[in-house]
Amino acid sequence: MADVVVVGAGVVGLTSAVRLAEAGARVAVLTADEPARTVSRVAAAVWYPTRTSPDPRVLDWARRTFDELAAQAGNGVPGVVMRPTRMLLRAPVDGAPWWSAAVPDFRTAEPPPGYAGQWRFTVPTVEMGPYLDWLVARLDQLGVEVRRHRVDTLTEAADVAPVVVNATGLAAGTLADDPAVHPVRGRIVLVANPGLVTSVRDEGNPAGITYIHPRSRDVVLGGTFEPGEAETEPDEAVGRAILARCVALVPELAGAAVLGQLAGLRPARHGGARVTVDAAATGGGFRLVHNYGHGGAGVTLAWGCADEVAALADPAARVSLRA
Ligand SMILES: Cc1cc2nc3c(=O)[nH]c(=O)nc-3n(C[C@H](O)[C@H](O)[C@H](O)COP(=O)(O)OP(=O)(O)OC[C@H]3O[C@@H](n4cnc5c(N)ncnc54)[C@H](O)[C@@H]3O)c2cc1C
Repeated sequence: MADVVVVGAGVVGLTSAVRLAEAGARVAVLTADEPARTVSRVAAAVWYPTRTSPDPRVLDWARRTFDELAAQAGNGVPGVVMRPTRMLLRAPVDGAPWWSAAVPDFRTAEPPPGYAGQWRFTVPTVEMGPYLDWLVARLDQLGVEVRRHRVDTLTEAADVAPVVVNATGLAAGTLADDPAVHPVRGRIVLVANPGLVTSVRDEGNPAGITYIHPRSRDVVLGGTFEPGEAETEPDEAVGRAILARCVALVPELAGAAVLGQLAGLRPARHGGARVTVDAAATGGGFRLVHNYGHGGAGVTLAWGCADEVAALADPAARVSLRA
């Protein structure tokens, strides 16, 4: 018998399991899909709190995750680097954004022609293939097995342990009966890296959200942000449009070999991520801790949410129960 069972092995479930095991709990992880086949695997995985609210809790999660990933980059954890970023603004913005409190070198800069402003900062960027493998290996070191098993209900998971952590992403809409959960499709194009080292973002491009995130061998070109869309087959026309926007922004990308197109469904939630004890479920004889609904910021918030889950999962911890 384990102390805690984590349902879900995307970045949110795996980081929660690591923190719980580090705190001394006997942890089991159940997942319907291999980590390599989750939404987390598709993420551009740049630290940036996309479309989250300036809630102090969100800032705390983001800050903790920034610090953890920055430390991991320094320690040579596979796939994690610190990446300089240029963020181009289409309209003037007064002051620094709320999330800059988590970013030590945030500064404003002269915008290039055609833009109203520019922010420059350095943030962690993660290649999710090697990073998910590293998280699974870290769990193995801690004696935690990641087991393939799809649960039909969260109550079923309580057969494995008296504390259940629900980290099922989009599936939480059904499993936790939460109508606020909805997909936001994201499409990206991967090209060979012609030698870029700086991320560039033009989120306000009227032709579509535009970003360029170099990795060790390839570059992630984005993208789309499409609430309610759930089809993930490649779309050649959308891919060509993404490529054209990115080449217009960073001409060095012209002629880079196209390696493929990916699509994923961000597990979004009206009202933001749900990280809480489910008081309604405690009557069922087990403690249910939710950790889902991170939308386009699951990598950005993962370690901070995992810290909170580790506290909430412990019934002895002096935390208030938030519904
Ligand atoms: C194109 C794109 C770009 C992105 N870029 C970024 C970025 O730059 N920065 C950032 O922070 N975020 C980014 N994201 C968002 C990020 O990918 C998500 O927020 C994050 O992956 C959510 O992680 P998760 O673990 O909650 O969900 P998932 O990765 O979807 O994992 C859910 C897990 O639950 C399991 N599960 C589901 N149902 C069951 C069941 N019934 N029984 C057992 N297991 C079950 C699944 O098998 C899986 O293991 C991006 C997303 C996309 C699509």
